Amino acid sequence: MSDAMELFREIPLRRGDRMGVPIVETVLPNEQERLQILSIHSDNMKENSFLCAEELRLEELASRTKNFNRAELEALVESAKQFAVIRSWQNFDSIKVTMNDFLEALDKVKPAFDDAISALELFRPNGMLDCGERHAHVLATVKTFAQKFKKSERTPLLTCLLEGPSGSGKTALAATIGIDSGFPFAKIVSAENMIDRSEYRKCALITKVFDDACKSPQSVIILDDIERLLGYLHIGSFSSMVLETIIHLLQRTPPQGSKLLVIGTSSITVEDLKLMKLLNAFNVHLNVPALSPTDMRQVLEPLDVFDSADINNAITALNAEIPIKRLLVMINMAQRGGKGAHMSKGHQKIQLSYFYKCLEMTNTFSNVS
Ligand SMILES: Nc1ncnc2c1ncn2[C@@H]1O[C@H](COP(=O)(O)OP(=O)(O)OP(=O)(O)O)[C@@H](O)[C@H]1O
Repeated sequence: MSDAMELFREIPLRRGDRMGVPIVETVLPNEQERLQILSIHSDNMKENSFLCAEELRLEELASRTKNFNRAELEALVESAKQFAVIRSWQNFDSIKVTMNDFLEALDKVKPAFDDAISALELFRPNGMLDCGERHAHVLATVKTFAQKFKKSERTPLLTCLLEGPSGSGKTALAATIGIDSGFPFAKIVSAENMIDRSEYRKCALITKVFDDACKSPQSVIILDDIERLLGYLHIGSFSSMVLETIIHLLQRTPPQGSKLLVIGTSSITVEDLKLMKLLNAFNVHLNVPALSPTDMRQVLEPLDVFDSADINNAITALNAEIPIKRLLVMINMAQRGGKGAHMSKGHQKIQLSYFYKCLEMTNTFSNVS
């Protein structure tokens, strides 16, 4: 007789911690490895006569479990067993796990890695527009570092600071690098998670993220808006306890078998970052600039929100340098007003006169126009 209680053993998923992003502790197996793991489990089930062997399509399951780690594959198997038990509740003698039980389990068990990626996706809600050569250079440089770092056997820690004016797109770039890195542990440390926390508590929370990351072979941590983590108002007015903690963590070598990529973002000036000894705490720093007129064109042309005859005037009317965030806000505002109430891409264009009005209202009008 099948032991129903044995089948019903639960394997809890390791789900989110205080920072709201899940912890993933192992390297993600590839499709072949997933097939092997699932085969081992199905063999065990066959031995115990729990499996409806003819029906199970292991290759299909291996291909549909991208981003599942080993523990999550086990959780999937356990969940399929639970579905089989529930289905057979009137006759526990003949419990058989079928492909259908696995398909139901796939709806229930989700890989934590997907949650981690979704958490990063929230920081680039509009996707990534081409912001010109200088942004592309920053992205390509850090991505190359990350890929080399991933392969290197000698470097356990790489830290990179993206500095530049507020709204220039630093967090969106950092999130993109985190997503594309493919590191199974990815987490953003941001001030939003720390509102009303004491200095001591902030330090403990930040340290915990680094400690958790060290349990994974490959991790990426984004320290977002460092000035907000520090409560920075100006040089001389910030939490030195949080600063010391961050500097210490940026220099703490992860344990053997663990690799950590840290990407910081900050709008503090390079001079102040130097004075705070924060600039040198990172291995590299790159500037994420506001958009130049050439960059603005790069953004505006594909968006197709202006008549081509108006684009030059629109760019001339903008300040010589404008962060991507501000440009997007201006476009959004102008799209909602003017003669035609709402417009969608490719249909009605922004009225230049209304665009000027928006710039005036928000003090974004170029001094030279
Ligand atoms: N390449 C891009 N394509 C589309 N939208 C972008 C791009 N870069 C940034 N944005 C958007 O601009 C806004 C500001 O970006 P982000 O938060 O990354 O800037 P930031 O430099 O980190 O700002 P802050 O210094 O204020 O934290 C966000 O809404 C973001 O989605």
